[in-house]
Amino acid sequence: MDANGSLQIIERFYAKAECEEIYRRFMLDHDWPANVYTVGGRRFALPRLQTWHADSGIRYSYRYNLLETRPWTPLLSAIRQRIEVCLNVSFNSVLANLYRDGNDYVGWHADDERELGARPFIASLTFGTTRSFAFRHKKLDQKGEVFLADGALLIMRPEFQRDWQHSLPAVPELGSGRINLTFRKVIVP
Ligand SMILES: O=C(O)CCC(=O)C(=O)O
Ligand SMILES: [Fe+2]
Repeated sequence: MDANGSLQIIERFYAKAECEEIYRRFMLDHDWPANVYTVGGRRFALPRLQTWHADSGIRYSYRYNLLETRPWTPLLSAIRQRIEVCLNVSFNSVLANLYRDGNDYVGWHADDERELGARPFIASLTFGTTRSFAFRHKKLDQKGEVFLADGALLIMRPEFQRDWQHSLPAVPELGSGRINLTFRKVIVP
């Protein structure tokens, strides 16, 4: 438990051999798009590769609607089901991130968009290289970090998005990749 109990890690939610196979499938079969986007006529490069998958009918203006909504792949569906059964929750969408090496990162943010409702519960699964997941309080002078290893499931309770921001800092000397899946529930209006 960390961040006042709003974060919890289940290490080895997937065993090592499964992690290797899943990572391999994401690298071979997953259709990762280029990381260059045009917003309002200006081009910019996202410091990671991303895809967004959701049940039909689910719309989400993820940070200014960068991403097209894709259907669930068989692999993503199977992973979703395993997490749902284990945690007794339901998700209708997932954001998949590929950090190609230590130069890829995600900056400070909270996943507190309106579409996630007042109490967003997010489950975040890591495959590949261990990276530091940093968090800082929105108002108080408090910060911390946890290390997310291959197969670890990070549970972010609603209070975490309300009170804290998080980031995945760059580690320039790191040559290996990491995949992260954040399962979410978009509220249908
Ligand atoms: O890669 C991670 O562990 C965090 C990703 C994240 O914060 C996000 O996609 O919103
Ligand atoms: Fe996030």
